[in-house]
Amino acid sequence: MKLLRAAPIIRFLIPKLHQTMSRSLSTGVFQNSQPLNYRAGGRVQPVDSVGQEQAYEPSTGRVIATFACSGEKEVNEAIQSAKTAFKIWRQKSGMERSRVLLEAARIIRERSEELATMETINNGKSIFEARVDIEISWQTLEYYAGLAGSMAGQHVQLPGGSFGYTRREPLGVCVGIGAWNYPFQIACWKSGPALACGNAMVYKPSPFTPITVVLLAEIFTEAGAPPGLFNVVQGAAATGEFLCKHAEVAKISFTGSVPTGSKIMEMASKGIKPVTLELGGKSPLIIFSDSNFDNAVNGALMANFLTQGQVCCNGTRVFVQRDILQKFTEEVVKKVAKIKIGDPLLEDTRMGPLINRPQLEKVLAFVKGAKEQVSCLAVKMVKRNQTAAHHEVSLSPIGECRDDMTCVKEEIFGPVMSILPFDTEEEVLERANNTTYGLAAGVFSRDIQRAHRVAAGLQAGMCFINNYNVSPVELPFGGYKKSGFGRENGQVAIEYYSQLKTVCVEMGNVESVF
Ligand SMILES: NC(=O)C1=CN([C@@H]2O[C@H](COP(=O)(O)OP(=O)(O)OC[C@H]3O[C@@H](n4cnc5c(N)ncnc54)[C@H](O)[C@@H]3O)[C@@H](O)[C@H]2O)C=CC1
Ligand SMILES: C[N+](C)(C)CCCC(=O)O
Repeated sequence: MKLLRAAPIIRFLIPKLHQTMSRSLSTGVFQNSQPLNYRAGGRVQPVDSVGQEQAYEPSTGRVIATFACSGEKEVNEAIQSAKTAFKIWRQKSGMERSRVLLEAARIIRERSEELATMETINNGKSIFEARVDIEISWQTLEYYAGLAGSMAGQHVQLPGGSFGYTRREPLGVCVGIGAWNYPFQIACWKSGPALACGNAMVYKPSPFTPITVVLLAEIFTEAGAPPGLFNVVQGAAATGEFLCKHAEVAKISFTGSVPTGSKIMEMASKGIKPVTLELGGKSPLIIFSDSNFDNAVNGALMANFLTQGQVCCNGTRVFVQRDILQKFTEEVVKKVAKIKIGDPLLEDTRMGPLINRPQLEKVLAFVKGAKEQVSCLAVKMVKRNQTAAHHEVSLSPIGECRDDMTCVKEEIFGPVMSILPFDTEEEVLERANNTTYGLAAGVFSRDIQRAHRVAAGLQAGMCFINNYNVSPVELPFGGYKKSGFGRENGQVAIEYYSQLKTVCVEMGNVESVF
């Protein structure tokens, strides 16, 4: 009786607790004290390890978590845990799975401030952006909850009353390996369709951002997922390789760099496992002089400076038609100078620090190289917190680049925009496609025929017309060429997390040819 009375009070208190917690967290305070592995419905310490990693708060350079990298035994434990849950989950109807995903989406929405705060602390992106990421995350779970109930096969009539039908079945234990730039969102982009299709998942986040994915695991459990449905192992390349080589893994979905993607494909090929690869890019953004000028400038900023420029689909090669080049560059420079850089947890900050010192050094080396090759406009160099020296960010639109420059050819993964003049549509299309990547592309023009013609000619999986870097979950996302294959988001993602079984039914007698 007492318990029954207490229940509603506890439910009322939990969201309040989350709110208080998120408000009390400011930069320089959070310290992780809990295990970061998750299996069989709870946080656990790994049973073995291959070394140790530390995760930082980029804006202070403080270590916020020290954790063991999961070894082969722990990876196997997580996979066995997923297998146990898979046996239960695969039997559920689409509507039953849908309810769990909807409840998880509701909890994320309810705890969004706490989740966004943690994402900002561990990744360095502004709280403003982290809130958007969390919104996209729960929308992803809602979207796949909506599709779960209508996954169905076909019924086909055959001669003599016989017939066949197809069943869309889950694959089994799927592995997700994520990058550090969108830790929570990437985990939802992978787990949403995977779980909706009836699979279980073992997820490994980047060792730079181990924190929020475990909160997602707890949320799935709270939402009613069977223990083991979504597991987390922590670590770097060695842990990732144990996952990719495990015989009982049915599929690998990866987000990260091209060299690692290539290794993952190689490992998967040994076990004939399907892979989804969401890799890097050097995407073109083409701005014709007839475009709405303000929209084009804003589009170029959206294409380059979200998450401090650490975004795979960024439009970093900005081709501008020559007659508006000067005006465009001046306006970009003016707007960039106004971007508020600072403590990412402050409300008005729009850019925080880069993920870590090596990333910063890599970006600065590109900028230095570019300066040697061209007279460029390094607009804003900000040094914050000199002691930690971890989190300096430099914003550098580089004016009048050439296609053969290193900063124009290679993925920088930082806040660096290269501006390239062009004259004709034919010329710019050829130059835009002259890259081994093909993740995204954009075109700004008021001429609708030209905009669609150019979009059709661009060799990229995701093309934007008169906008850039919006990511509605309803639209498929993924690359051409070395940017990978397979698609995340949209209805089509279902095909990458399920397999088709054909059942052929005989209604007559067997006519043997023997
Ligand atoms: N396209 C994108 O979305 C991303 C691109 N990058 C680019 O890659 C560069 C390096 O960043 P990293 O985080 O080191 O990227 P990465 O591609 O090496 O790592 C991505 C994920 O793969 C895991 N991993 C690494 N080696 C593995 C292996 N052999 N087997 C299985 N899993 C493995 C990592 O632990 C991480 O979880 C960045 O500077 C950036 O230029 C980084 C992150 C995301
Ligand atoms: C959300 N969006 C479109 C800005 C980026 C997502 C892709 C990625 O970098 O992982």
